Amino acid sequence: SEESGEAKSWMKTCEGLEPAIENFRQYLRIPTVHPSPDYGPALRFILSLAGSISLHPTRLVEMVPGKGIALLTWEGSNPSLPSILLNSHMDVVPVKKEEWKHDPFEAVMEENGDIYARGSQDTKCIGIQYLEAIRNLKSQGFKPLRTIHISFVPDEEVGGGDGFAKLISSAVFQSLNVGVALDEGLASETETYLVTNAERSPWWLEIKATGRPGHGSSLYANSALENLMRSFEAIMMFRSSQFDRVKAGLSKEAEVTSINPVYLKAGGSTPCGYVMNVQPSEAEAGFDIRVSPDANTEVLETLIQEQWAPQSRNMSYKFIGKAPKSGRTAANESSPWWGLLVDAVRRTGVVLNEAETRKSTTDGRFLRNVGIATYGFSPISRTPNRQHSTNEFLNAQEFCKGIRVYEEIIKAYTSYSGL
Ligand SMILES: CSCC[C@H](NC=O)C(=O)O
Ligand SMILES: [Zn+2]
Ligand SMILES: [Zn+2]
Repeated sequence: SEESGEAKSWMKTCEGLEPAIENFRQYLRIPTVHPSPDYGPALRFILSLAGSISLHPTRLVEMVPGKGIALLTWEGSNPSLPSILLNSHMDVVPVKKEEWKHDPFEAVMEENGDIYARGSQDTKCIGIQYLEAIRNLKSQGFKPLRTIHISFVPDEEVGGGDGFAKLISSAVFQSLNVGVALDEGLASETETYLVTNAERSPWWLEIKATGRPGHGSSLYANSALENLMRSFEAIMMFRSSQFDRVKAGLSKEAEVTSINPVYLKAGGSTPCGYVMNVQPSEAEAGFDIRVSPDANTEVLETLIQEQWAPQSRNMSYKFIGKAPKSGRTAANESSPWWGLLVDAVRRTGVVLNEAETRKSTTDGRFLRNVGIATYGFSPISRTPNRQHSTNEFLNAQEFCKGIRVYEEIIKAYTSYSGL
C-alpha cells in the first residue's frame, strides 16, 4: 500500500465513521466566528443532522434574535428520572488567517488525518461526536432509560450572556430536569484524557486614578500616573505571590488566583504623537482576574479597596464583570456520575485523569451555579492544545475514538437507575 503508517492508523479507527468525519468537516466550514457569527446556517445544519438520525423532538429556542439555541432530545423509557445534558457551543474565536497552515474554515484533512480548522478542538468536535454517538447507539438498537438532551448554544466565547445565561434561567431549561451535564473540556497532550469539575471565576476590574496635572519637567507628588503606578506595584506583588506558587510547583496554575493587566490608558495625544511634556490628570488600567474556587474573596475585595484602588490615593474602581464563586462538582466515590464516567472511559481503553480546575471560563459555570453536576470533558488526547490559537487541529483518529467514548458514556449515564 502507498499509505503511510499514520494514515493507516486513523483509517482503521475510523472504519465506518467516514460520514461522521465529513459531517464534522462540514460543520467546521460554517464560519460562526466572532465578532459577528452567523448562527442560522449552523443551526440548520445541526437540525438536519438530527433529522438524519431521527432524533426528536428538536427545538429551536430563540430568546435573543439571531442567537438561536438548538435543543435535541432522545427520550428515555423513564422520562421522570433526571436527564442527561450534553452541551457544546457553536461559536468560535477569531483567526489570523495568514498565520495558518490551511484556511481555518476549509477543514483541510492532511494525509495523516489531521483536520485543521478553527473550532476543531473548541468545540465543534464534541457537538458532532455527541450526535454521531447517538446515531450509532440508535442503529445498534440501544434504548435509553433516562432522557438525554443535546444543546448547541451561541456566544460562549463572549461570556454566554445571550446564550447559556438565557437558557439556564428559562422555563424550557427547568422542564428538562437535568441531573448531570457534560460540557467542553481541554485537549490533553498525553495518552490520558483531562476532565474539569470547577472553574475559576472571572473578575474583570477597571481601576482609575486622578491626580494633579502639571509640567512634564516637574517633580511633585500625587500625579494620576504616580497613583496608578503604585497600584501596579501592589498588584504585581500579589501576582508574584500567586505565580511563585506555580513556579515552585506548590500549586497548579488553575488553583491560584491570577491577575494580568490587559489595558492601559493615559496621556494626551495630538495628530503628531503623544504629548510629551504634560503629566496627565487621569490614568486607568484594566485587569483580568481569575479567582480560584478556594480563594477568600473577602480578602481579595479588601485588597482592591485598600491597596489597589484606595480613595486615599484618588482612585476608584469598577467591575466590568464579576462572576460568583464557582462550585465544584464532586469527582470522587461520593458521586455516581463520576464513577460511571471513569468506568465508561476506561472501557474504551483510555484513562481519565483526576478532575482538575479549569483556568478559563465556560458555560459549565451556569450549570454548576444552579447545583447541576457538570464535568468539562472533551475526548482529545495526544494533541497539542491549540484552543484559541493558530493551526487548531484534531486528528480524525482522535475524533473517531471520541465517538466511541461518548457511546460508552451515553450508555452508562442513560442506563443508570439510581438516585
Ligand atoms: C467571562 S466570560 C469569558 C469566557 C471566556 N471563555 C473562553 O475562553 C474566557 O475568557 O474564559
Ligand atoms: Zn469553548
Ligand atoms: Zn473557547
